[in-house]
Amino acid sequence: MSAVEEQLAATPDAFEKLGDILKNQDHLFACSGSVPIRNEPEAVPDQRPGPDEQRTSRPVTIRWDTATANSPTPEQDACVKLTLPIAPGGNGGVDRLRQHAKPATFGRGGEDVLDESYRKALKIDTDSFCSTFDPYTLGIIDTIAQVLLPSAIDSTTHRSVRAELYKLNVYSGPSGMFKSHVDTPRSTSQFGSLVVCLPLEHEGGQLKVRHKGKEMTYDWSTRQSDPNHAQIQWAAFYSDCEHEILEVTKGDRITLTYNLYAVRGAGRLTGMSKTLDPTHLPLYEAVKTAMDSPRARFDGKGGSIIFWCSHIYAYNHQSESPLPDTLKGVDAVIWEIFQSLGLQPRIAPFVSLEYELEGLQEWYDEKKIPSDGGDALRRWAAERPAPLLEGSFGVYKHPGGYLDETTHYQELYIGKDGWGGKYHNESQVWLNERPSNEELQILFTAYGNEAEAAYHYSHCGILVDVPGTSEIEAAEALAEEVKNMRIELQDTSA
Ligand SMILES: O=C(O)CCC(=O)C(=O)O
Ligand SMILES: [Fe+2]
Repeated sequence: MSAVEEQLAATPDAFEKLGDILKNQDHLFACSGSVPIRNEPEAVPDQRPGPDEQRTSRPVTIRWDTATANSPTPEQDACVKLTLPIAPGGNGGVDRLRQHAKPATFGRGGEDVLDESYRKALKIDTDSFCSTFDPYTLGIIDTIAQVLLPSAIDSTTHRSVRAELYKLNVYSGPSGMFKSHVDTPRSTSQFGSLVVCLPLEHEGGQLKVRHKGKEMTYDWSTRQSDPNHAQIQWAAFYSDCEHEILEVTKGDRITLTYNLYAVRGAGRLTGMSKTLDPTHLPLYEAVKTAMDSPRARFDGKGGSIIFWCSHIYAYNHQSESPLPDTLKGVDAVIWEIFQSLGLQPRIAPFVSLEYELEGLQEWYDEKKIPSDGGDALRRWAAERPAPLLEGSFGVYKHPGGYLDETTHYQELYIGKDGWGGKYHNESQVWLNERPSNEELQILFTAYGNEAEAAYHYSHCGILVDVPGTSEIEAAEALAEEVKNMRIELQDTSA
């Protein structure tokens, strides 16, 4: 058989094997990459940068504390630094780093143990060192999020990666190593680990990562003579992967390790951000002033305040995560401010019945039924309130069957077997114009001369209820009653 024939004969098997791997999804457990070191400032790209432009890194400087509790060193020596790659001729910094690092322990049976036959390495904790290396600015964290996150935890909400620096490790020749182990997860949102190997000459020390019978080997050994020696290399893998570091036979292998957490990220933080202070948003004062005495707007009768969302959301899409998490721009700002003012905003789709009401009114007029007579629907149509129906997200499809004109509204829109909406025919203040963008909301069969598919569209709005004076008085009376009950209970228990 010729080489080509041999290859062709092997192809069906290779495809089958690939098919199996894809079917079992057991290939997705690790990813890796490298970042070259540059000494000059990065050139400004003349084109617009792509989402993940090729990045290079400045040499990495590590600074660490040398003072210990027992022997405080003189102040001028309290902190030492080492820059990698090492400039030609200088390597004293690595010796000093080793002197100040401590033997690395590992978890066994719920305890931290020191056992050099299992792990021979040195480490520095994060409270004693810092470095100029940042996996975020180099695009490493975004890459990990793109490749490893989709299978992790709740991928509808936890779409970002937070990398928390864990240790600096030094594995030195001739026998530094770490036998096969699985990292201890620090919380339920931890989904993996990131190992970053800094540019320093060494031999051996391959990282092997295993998952369901598959194995990847990351060989980051470098020699000063290698053209690629000056690069940062990294690998990330899922928490359930077993991994080990083979013996470093020569030189020092210095790594930074990170714990990787799946977290809510950009675009999914509305109402959730712990760092945003809504009271310092530029819109805050204006909203607060407007909301200070909204009851006056409704003559004490109560009503609602609606802000129409100004961005387009796929709010009725089945697999999208629900609003308000994904509100953005001014919509997010309004939501945050309403919340911080204690106004308990809601977000919902609103169907407008203006058109139906008009038709209904004409129909009654034709039949010469006076506006204060007839059925409830007639009176409602005649009053022409702001006819908005508030419902819940998700396209509602009426199962079919005859809907006559007069029961139509109750059954289809507010009936419990219908969309389950709620009328908003009390007073309303709209904070902005209703936008033109709409989403399909209700599908039903309308009967005119013949049956036809009919539908209603909706607009998405943020709503705040303003209770009427009587409701407030009732609520206050109830609160008073509850308070008295408590006092009585205390009295009887005393
Ligand atoms: O430094 C490394 O290459 C990884 C070390 C490791 O596996 C660990 O710290 O758990
Ligand atoms: Fe590990």
